[in-house]
Amino acid sequence: KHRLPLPPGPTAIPIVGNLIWLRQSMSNIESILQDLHARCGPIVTLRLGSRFYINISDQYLAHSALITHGATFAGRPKQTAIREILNVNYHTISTATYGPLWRLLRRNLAGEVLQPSHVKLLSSARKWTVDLLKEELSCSGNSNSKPFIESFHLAMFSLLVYMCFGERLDEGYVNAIKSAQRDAMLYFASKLNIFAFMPMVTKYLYRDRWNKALSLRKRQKELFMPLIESRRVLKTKSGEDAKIRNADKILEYCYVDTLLDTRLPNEGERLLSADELVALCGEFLVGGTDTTSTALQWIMAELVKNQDVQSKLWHEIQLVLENSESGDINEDMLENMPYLKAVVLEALRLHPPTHFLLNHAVTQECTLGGHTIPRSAWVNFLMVNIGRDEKIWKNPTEFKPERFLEGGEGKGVDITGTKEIKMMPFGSGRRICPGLGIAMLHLEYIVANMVKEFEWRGIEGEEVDLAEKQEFTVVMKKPFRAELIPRK
Ligand code: HEM
Repeated sequence: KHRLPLPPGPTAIPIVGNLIWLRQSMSNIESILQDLHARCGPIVTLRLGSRFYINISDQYLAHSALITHGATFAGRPKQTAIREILNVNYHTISTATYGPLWRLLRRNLAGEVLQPSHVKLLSSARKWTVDLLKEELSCSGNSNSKPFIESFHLAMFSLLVYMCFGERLDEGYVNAIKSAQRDAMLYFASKLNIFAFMPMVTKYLYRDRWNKALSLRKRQKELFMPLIESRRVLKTKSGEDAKIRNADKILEYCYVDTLLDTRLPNEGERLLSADELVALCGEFLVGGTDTTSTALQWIMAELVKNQDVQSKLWHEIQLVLENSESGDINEDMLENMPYLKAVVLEALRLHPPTHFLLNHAVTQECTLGGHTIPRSAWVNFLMVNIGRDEKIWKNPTEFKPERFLEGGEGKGVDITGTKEIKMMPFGSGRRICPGLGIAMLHLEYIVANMVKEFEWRGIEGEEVDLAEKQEFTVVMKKPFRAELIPRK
């Protein structure tokens, strides 16, 4: 019995209704929710068995939930299928319950490898990535080449693998990790929903799916463990042997090093298990690769479609290059490039790489917008609607970076949403993406270099089609093609 009503939603059809819902793919779920929001308003409820799933699509309700009642909405649902397949009992940042373990793991990522002074140490790795990308695009940047998203994805993967395992791997190994990781994530995201409902029964009915998920997981482990072990060995070496770390392909410090040092105070100071190390590395790679390469795809597609925007950006690049002795764009120059920042923000507003946040769970019953949110309800946010809301943004479907400059409605926007939520491609509040800073750096640095190196022109008679497709992120349904003309 609840004091206030639950948010509105369709009547649940017991069992059958739930199964129909759980069998849906993410793209279907988005269109079902868009339809429900249009009919029922900015907060809606769906019932999955005894569980409530609440979805929010409005800036004020999102702010109230994620900031005002931040601690209550900072939980994560217990997804038993994922726990069993990963065998890590929610010991990753994105799945951990809101509490000491989550704080420890998150602080380890944000306060170590993503901490600004450590990020600076990796500038040579980013330069190497941009050089790789330039080379790849110089060879294949014409109309017959493979889609750009693949080049962006490989570049981001190479960089994140380097930051994670501290080793510059050859393309074959990176590709093997990339496909193991993507296959697993796509499969987990689309096929495991069903096990949220009566797991003992569905595990039996859908045992092929279960076994496939386990084998994908095994493949990841086989690829990651040798890299983790070689880092463990390297850590034990000292003196002369340690010089090996300075060799061209080995970083002195990487994410795995910090994980190998992590002890769990509430579990007898034990070290992380092999499964936990693999899951945390997987989370790091997934968090930083698909999201960033998808954002790059949308940014470059909009620059091809909007040649006037690309010309203004090129003009800004030329201005900063006037003071550059090397003729290269380095990371310090990004601070003096407001138009570049506006281009990146505008793309994240209009095309956030994910349309939802990760599922949240409330830690206790509470009220929101005149409704009861029951304890343990799953809550998510259709945040793409906020970035495209015409009450916040003028002509929201237009790609107009100027809105983030002086006089524009987005000038000084707080992308963390702490003061006010006008867009939240990285989420907001306690669970906000810890990679926000490095993701913005990667996007600005790569876009500036790509436009400095090439003029990106549309292909005669071929429109850049902005239709969307849900994969692990929301990518272009028809990957864009362009003609790349070297600037020199
Ligand atoms: C353009 C790039 C990126 C975008 C758009 C993005 C977006 C997001 C979003 C929407 C969330 C969910 C927030 C929530 O549930 O409230 C998230 C969480 C997360 N992201 Fe990112 N992300 C990006 C890059 C990165 C990078 C580079 C890393 C790490 C190297 C990373 C690591 C994580 C982690 C660990 C979480 C879970 C946080 C938690 O549960 O406390 N992300 N990200």
